[in-house]
Amino acid sequence: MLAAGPGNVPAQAVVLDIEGTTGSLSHVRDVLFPYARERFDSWAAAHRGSLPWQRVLDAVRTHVHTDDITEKDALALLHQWADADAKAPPLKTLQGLIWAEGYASGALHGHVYADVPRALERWKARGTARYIYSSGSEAAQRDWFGHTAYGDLRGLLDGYFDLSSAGPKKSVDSYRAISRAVRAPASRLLFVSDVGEELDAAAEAGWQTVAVRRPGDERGPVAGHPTIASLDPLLPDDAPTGTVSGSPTHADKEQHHG
Ligand SMILES: CSCCC(=O)C(=O)COP(=O)(O)O
Ligand SMILES: [Mg+2]
Repeated sequence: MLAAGPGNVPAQAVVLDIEGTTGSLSHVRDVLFPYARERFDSWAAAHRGSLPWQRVLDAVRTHVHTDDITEKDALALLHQWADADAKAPPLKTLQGLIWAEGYASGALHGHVYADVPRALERWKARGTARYIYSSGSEAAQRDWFGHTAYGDLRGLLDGYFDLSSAGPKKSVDSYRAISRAVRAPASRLLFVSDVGEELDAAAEAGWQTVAVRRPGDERGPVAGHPTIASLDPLLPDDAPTGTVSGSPTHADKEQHHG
């Protein structure tokens, strides 16, 4: 069972955040975000007239509730949202498209902590379903887990939720939507995240919650939720800890980044 859930109710499914939870906060903020932002203009120029760029433009217009937006305006908005770390779906779509090229060229990898593959493997072996819920687009999530130092981890995951499929992460309704989508009662779902407001929303929806503070993450404690520094305390009772699945190549040196 998952040992750290409130009341130790066995969870039917675990839903994991990415940034600050399964992967390093600094890798997302200092590597991934700048990689995309530096390429917004050149990517848009190279893909002008393409379907993916048209989809980004349509998403910007929908997001700001007006069709009266030029491509230049749209790019300016995307830059503003990136500067503010706004969890805006059009920004997340564009970032995902740019990152995809970085993963394909080998310039990027998805950072996951060593405890993540072993937890996913254990949960899978014990029949606990495993999902990701991140503000990053579903495509970006797949690319992240498909290109880790532990190999392609997508086979260990049952599904992905993002802002488009579930809604904003601080909204109670988003957790209700995920509960319906995975066909599990809220009380049998465990959400693991580094952001208190996300955990509060999940708890209000009736979920079990666990907060994460990775070593080196200097943000204060998350009030109101049991807090762990790795996923190991959530492993089933019979799971040995200390074994690493696969051989890390370049990610472990970043393991202690916040
Ligand atoms: C590879 S997903 C990139 C994460 C991201 O874009 C983001 O905004 C972080 O959101 P999270 O919900 O994972 O904390
Ligand atoms: Mg996070």
